[in-house]
Amino acid sequence: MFIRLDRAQFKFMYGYLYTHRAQLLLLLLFIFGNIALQIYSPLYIQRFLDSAQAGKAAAELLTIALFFLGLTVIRQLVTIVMQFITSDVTWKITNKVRLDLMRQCLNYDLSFHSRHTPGEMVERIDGDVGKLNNFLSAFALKMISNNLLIVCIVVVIFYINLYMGFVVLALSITGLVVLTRMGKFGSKTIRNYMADSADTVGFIDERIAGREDIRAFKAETYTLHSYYAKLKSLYRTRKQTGFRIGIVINTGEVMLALVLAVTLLSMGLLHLHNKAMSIGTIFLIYYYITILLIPLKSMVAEISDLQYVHAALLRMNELLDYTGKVDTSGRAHLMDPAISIQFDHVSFRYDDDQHQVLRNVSFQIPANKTVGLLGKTGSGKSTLARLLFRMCDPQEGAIRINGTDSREYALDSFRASIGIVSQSIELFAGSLRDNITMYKDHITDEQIVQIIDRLGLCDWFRSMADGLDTRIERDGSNLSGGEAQLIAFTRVFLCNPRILILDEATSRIDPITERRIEKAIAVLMKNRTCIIIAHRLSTVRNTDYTLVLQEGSVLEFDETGCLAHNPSSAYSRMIREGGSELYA
Ligand SMILES: Nc1ncnc2c1ncn2[C@@H]1O[C@H](COP(=O)(O)OP(=O)(O)OP(=O)(O)O)[C@@H](O)[C@H]1O
Repeated sequence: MFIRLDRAQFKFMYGYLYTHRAQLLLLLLFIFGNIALQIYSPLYIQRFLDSAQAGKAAAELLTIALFFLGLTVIRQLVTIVMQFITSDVTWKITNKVRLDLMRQCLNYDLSFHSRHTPGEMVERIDGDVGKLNNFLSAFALKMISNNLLIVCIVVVIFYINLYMGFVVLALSITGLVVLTRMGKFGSKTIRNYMADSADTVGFIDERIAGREDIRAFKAETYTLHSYYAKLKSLYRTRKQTGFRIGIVINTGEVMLALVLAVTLLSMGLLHLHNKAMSIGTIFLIYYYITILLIPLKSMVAEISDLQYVHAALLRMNELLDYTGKVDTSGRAHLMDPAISIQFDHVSFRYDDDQHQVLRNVSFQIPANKTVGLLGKTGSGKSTLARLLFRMCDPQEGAIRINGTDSREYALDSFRASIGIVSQSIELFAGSLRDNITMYKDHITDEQIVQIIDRLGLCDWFRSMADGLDTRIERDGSNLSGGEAQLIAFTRVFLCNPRILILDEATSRIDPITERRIEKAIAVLMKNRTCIIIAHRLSTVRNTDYTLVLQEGSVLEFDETGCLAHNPSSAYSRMIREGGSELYA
C-alpha cells in the first residue's frame, strides 16, 4: 500500500514469494475466512439489539449471544493459524534472501569490497533483511487483511444503507489516497538515515579491527572525533526523519478523527431526516466504522516502518543486482593438469579514476615452471596475482591459460585450480581442523596429518594443545603470524592446486622455520606452475624464471640463470647489491 514497488523490486519479491505459493495461497484463504468472520459476527449484535428492543424471549437472545461468542473464538483460532503460517513462510523467505546476499557478497570483486566496509555489509545483510522479516511477518499480513477488510466493510455498509455506503466509500478512498501520498514524504530521508547508519557500523567495525594500531600510534582521539562526527551526522538525519514521520503520523491521526466525525454526522443527519434506520443498524454501522478505523490507524502507526522496509528493499535489490566488474560468462573448464600462463599486453587500473597499476605487461610462463616475481613496494606484484586469480579483470589485454583467455573459463572451477598463500591470512573461530580443511567434511584427519608431515611441520603440530581439535580464536588472535602462515600452507597443500601463488607467503615465518619448509615448498612446486612474490632474494633464487616489475611495467623477464649471469640485468645488480636497488 505505502510501499510502491518498482518493477525490479516487484520481481525481486515475486521470485522469493513464488517458491512458497502453496503456503501463501493457504494463508490467503485464512485471511478471507478471518475477514468474513469479522464482517459477519457484528450482524449478531445488530440482531441482538433489535430483538431485545422488540422484546423477544431471553432464550432467543441467549442463542444469539452464544453464536456471537462462538464466532469470536473461531476468529481467534484462525488468527493463530495465520500467524503461524506467516512466521514460517517469513523465516524461510528471509533466510533465503540472507543466503543469496551472503553468496553475492562472497563473490563480489575487489572494487566492490574497496567501497564497502565489512561492517556496512553486516548492516545490509542482517539489518536490512531483519526489516524485511518484520515487514513480512507483521505488516504484510496486516496490509493485505486491512485492505481487504476495508473493501468488505464498504461493500457491507452499501448493502445496509446506500447513502452511508457512498459516504464511507468517499472517506475510505480519500483516506487511502492521503496516506499513500504521505507515505512517500519520509522515504528519502529514511534511506539517507539507513545509509548513514550502515556507514557508522562500518566505521566501528574497521576501527575495532584496527584497535592495536590505533593504540600503538595514539590515534584514539582522532578515532573518537571521527566517530563523534559520524554520530552527529546520524543524529541530524535521524531528526529529519523523525520530523517527517511525525508530520505523517499526526496528519494521519487528524484524518482518521475526521473520518469518524463525518460518518457520525452523516448518520445523525440521516436519522433526523429519515428514521428508516433502527438502533441496531445505527450501532452496526458505527461498529463497522470502528473496525474500519483499526486498519487505517495501524497503517498510520506503521508508516515509518514501511518506509524503512521500502528503503531496505531498494538496498537489497541494489546488492543483488550488482554485476561486478569480473566477467562471469565463461563456461569452459581447465582440463589439462599442466598449465601455462601468458600475460598478453595486460593493463589494469582498480577504478576508472585511479592511476594505472599495470601497464602493457607481457610475459609467458611455460607449464609447470616457477617464476619469482620481484619489484619495489607498490610496483604491482600483488595486483598481478589478483588478476591471475580473477579477483578483477584487466581493462586491456588478456591473461591466457593454456592459450585460452582466462575469462572464457567458468569462474568457480577456474579459481578452484589456483591456490594462494598471501600476506594476510584469514582464520576463523573454530578448530584447527576447520581452519585447515575450510569446512570440507570429506577430508580425513589422516590426510591432514600426512600433509603436515610432508611439510615438515610435525614439531609445530605436536605443540598444539589438542591436535586438530585445538581451538583457534577469531582472526587467529591466539596464534602468531608465523603459525597462521603455516596453517595457510597446509590449507593450500591440501587443495592440490594446479597453479600456486605464494604472495610473500614466508614473510612472517622465522628463518629457521622458513628453511624447514623450504623443502616442502619445493615438493609442492613440483609439477605445478608457480608464481612466488617475494621481498627476499633467497626465496626466489631457485625459480626457473624471474620477472621484475617496475612501476607496473615489466623491467625484465627471463630465465633466472640467464638474468643472474647477465651483469647488466637488474636482477644480477640486485644480487650484487643485496637487493637494495629494488626495495629502496
Ligand atoms: N584494492 C585496491 N584499490 C585501489 N588501489 C589499489 C588496491 N590495491 C592496490 N592498489 C594500488 O595498486 C598499486 C600496486 O599495489 P600492489 O599491492 O599490487 O603492489 P605490490 O607490488 O604488491 O606492493 P607490496 O610489495 O608492498 O605488497 C599501489 O599503488 C596501490 O596503491
